[in-house]
Amino acid sequence: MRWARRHYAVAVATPDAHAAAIRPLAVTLDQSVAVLANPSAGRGRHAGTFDEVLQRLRAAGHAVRVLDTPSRDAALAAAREAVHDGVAALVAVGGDGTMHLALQAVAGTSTPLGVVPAGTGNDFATEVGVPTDPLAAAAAIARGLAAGQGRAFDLARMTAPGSTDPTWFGAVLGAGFDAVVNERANRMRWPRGPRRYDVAIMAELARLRARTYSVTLDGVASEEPAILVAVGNTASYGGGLRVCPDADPTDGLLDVVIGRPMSRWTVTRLKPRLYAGTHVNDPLVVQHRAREVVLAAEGITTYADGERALPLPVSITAVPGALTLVG
Ligand SMILES: Nc1ncnc2c1ncn2[C@@H]1O[C@H](COP(=O)(O)OP(=O)(O)OP(=O)(O)O)[C@@H](O)[C@H]1O
Repeated sequence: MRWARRHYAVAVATPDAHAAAIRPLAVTLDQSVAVLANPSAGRGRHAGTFDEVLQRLRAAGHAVRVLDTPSRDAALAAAREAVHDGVAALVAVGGDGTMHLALQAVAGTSTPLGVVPAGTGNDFATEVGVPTDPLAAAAAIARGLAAGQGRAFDLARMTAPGSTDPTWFGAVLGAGFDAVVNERANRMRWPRGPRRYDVAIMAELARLRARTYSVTLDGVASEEPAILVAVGNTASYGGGLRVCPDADPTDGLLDVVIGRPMSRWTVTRLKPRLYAGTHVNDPLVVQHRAREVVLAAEGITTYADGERALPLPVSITAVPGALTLVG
């Protein structure tokens, strides 16, 4: 997902390494490692190294099984089945969307997730300190499995009212202008590629309007007129936009960043500052932190980890240590 292109390449803050707790892995060599791969992630630019990724993963001595994933639904079903079968780890090879799929299978289980960043954005991988090079990431997963050591991270668990069926996310939930842009871009047939997001941004900027959100933070409700509402377990989305710059996936809390009603000109002025996360210093941007966040507004479909998710209203809870990451 992209709601901004990267032509605003300003000095980018590198995330501080979050102090994740070490979690021992109960894996044995008779368990295989399941690989969930999205060959089209990153516009296929890492497809040529896939065999080498598998080779690096095998270094821990486990059999490596590539899941049959002809479609997104098939990928999710295969990942869930692999976790149910008791694999040593589920390894997601792709971008944030593939990682998001894998999270639905491993969240809240003892099965560790390995992330091999091969997408265009890889925001979650970056935030949890996974090596940016796919081969280095695969080697780190093998080392983690051999050492029997993972790292514990929080995840966000989102539900619709009256439902117990969770959607998990690891990075950021967009529920404002960003989500509206994604909806428009997804409806468009032309242009293709990142240009689609530029056109969608321009179209949505032209009709920019604040909505009234009902925001309930740990039981305390308020009405918030806003153009941007983002809920972060980690800081960034969209390929380095640090929308929730202080979010820490090890603090058991979610960061909520709200952009007050502002002009098109102010949005345009603030957008490049998202790369360094300094937009939160503007008086029109406020930050909160909470364990549970309930959001409601008319006409918004949320995007979680860049993927189309639930329509508002939703309830989101930080679940400490819901993810064991290996590598
Ligand atoms: N096996 C699969 N078959 C079909 N679609 C898949 C499969 N695996 C993942 N996807 C979907 O493909 C889309 C793009 O994947 P992904 O996000 O991993 O790559 P990307 O867009 O290049 O990376 P990023 O999101 O980091 O920019 C996502 O919506 C994801 O759910």
